[in-house]
Amino acid sequence: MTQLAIDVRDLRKQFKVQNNRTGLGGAIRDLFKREYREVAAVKDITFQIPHGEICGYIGENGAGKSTTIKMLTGILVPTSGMLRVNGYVPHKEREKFVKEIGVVFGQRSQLWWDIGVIESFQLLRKVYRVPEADFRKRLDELVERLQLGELLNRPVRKLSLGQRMRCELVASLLHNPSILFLDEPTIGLDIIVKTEIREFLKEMNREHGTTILLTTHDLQDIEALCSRVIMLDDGRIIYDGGLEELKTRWSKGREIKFQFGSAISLDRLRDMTEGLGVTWTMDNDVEAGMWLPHAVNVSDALARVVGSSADIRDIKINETNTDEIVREIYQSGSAETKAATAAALEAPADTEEKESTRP
Ligand SMILES: Nc1ncnc2c1ncn2[C@@H]1O[C@H](COP(=O)(O)OP(=O)(O)OP(=O)(O)O)[C@@H](O)[C@H]1O
Repeated sequence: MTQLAIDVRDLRKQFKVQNNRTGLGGAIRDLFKREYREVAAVKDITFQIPHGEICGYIGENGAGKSTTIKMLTGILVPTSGMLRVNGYVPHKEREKFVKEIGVVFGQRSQLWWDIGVIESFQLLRKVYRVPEADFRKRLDELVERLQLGELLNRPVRKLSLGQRMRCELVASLLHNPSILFLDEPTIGLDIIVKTEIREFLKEMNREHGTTILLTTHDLQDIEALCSRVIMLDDGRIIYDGGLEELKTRWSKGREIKFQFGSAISLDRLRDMTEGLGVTWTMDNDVEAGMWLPHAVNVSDALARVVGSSADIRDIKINETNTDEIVREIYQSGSAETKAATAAALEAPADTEEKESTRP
């Protein structure tokens, strides 16, 4: 086994796209002389993924995620740079290479629409040249694990999306690949199927050491599965590191929501916490929010309010959530720049509570 599951250096992909001239005259001129321009979808990216890791690959629409996955799986040829997956150059050594990877594109099927699921699996067995005994053993395990028994004889077109996605996963794993590429595997699924798929992937990783590279717009997938996340923006990597580290660096604080038994004034709340460096906002005369930068200890702040004579009915602590953090990073276009200025600014970010009126 090679040292790295995925090794990418200065990888670039440019597409040649046609410039369409406007109007009828333009369309006629386009017929005779076409004009093209180059669009860079992936711009000299570098990252390495060791065996056994589950890595999230995220970015807004058009950031270049699918283009990267297509290069990593040998579907697209890179414009420049170096690329090795399990030691292979994907687009050059396709036949040997595809036996070691599994791929699921959430928006596309690798199963044949009109034939029974089991027949699709049999065809894939032949494509990957899996010995019949190995195939049977593997299939039995996967079918039992994902409870596909009664679906096997149905044509794919008659399956629900959730049922089809479970079949897609089995199809991608029949040949026992060591690396799995998943492009939006939970798109359009309900929370029950999403959870089932996440649990299954975690198990595959734990028990078989399967390396997983996953693109998704659902950050719950990342939270549930990935210790590492690579964030892409306009073809460039803007963050590569731990999910926890990303949250700590970017979450600028917490908010504590208080509900009081009787009306309380903003001035009184400010007096209670004087000198602590917290900010108060009133939602109405019995509900208030206290914003705490990271530097302020939660228990110190709570003690001030609890120790006062105020009649507290309820307390709720809100952390900045990952969706908000990631959205802010996308908007700023860089995890680095913002991280450097975040501590200095200590400006509160939105939290899970949308009704908050924090400044
Ligand atoms: N075959 C192609 N020809 C020309 N441009 C392309 C082609 N494929 C992708 N692009 C462009 O490359 C950029 C990156 O596209 P890509 O599909 O990799 O993004 P993505 O991050 O996967 O987005 P999404 O989340 O919407 O799937 C986009 O601007 C897209 O229009």
